[in-house]
Amino acid sequence: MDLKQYVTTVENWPKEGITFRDITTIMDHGPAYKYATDQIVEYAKELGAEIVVGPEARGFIIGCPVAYALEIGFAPVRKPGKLPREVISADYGLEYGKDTLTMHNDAIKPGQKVLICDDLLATGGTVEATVRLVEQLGGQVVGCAFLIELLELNGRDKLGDLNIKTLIQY
Ligand SMILES: O=P(O)(O)OC[C@H]1O[C@H](OP(=O)(O)OP(=O)(O)O)[C@H](O)[C@@H]1O
Ligand SMILES: Nc1ncnc2[nH]cnc12
Repeated sequence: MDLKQYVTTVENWPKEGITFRDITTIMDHGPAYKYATDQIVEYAKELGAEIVVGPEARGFIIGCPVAYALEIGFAPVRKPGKLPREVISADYGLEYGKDTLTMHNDAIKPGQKVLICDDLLATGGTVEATVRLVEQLGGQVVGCAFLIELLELNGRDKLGDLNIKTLIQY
């Protein structure tokens, strides 16, 4: 399936100069959403992932169906003030701003094999902060899966030799 045809491009959103790649038109098309999920499920199986981690909000949309299909858990990474128990935090920068991510401090077991899922790899700031959170808890990031990669932002450069899979490139 040519997934790219289901991505909608929105110019100058959320700020002037940003070309926004909207995945909601993958999600609202059942076969496209299933196809994208199935690709990541196969990748997760090859890596032996034991838990999926996804940053809010779009990482939930990609990661939760993968975890469900594999019958493994999903651990959310959220913006500050959203998780009810004790958290660890990581600061990061992104294409159009700066923020902090948090995770419950017992979300990952030491040595657990983690697959990180998100909709899009841009500068890599979000996933790099997510990797730091997982590793601080003793997890082993076995792979990172995204629907979309924005090649000109060189997000992979922030991720060293981590295993990365992207389904669509711009
Ligand atoms: O590779 P990066 O430069 O870090 O950019 C990618 C991140 O940016 C977007 O999320 P955003 O921070 O806009 O949050 P949202 O999903 O809650 O809107 C996107 O869903 C990724 O998580
Ligand atoms: N250009 C972009 N389109 C969609 N989501 C993004 N997150 C960061 N940059 C983005």
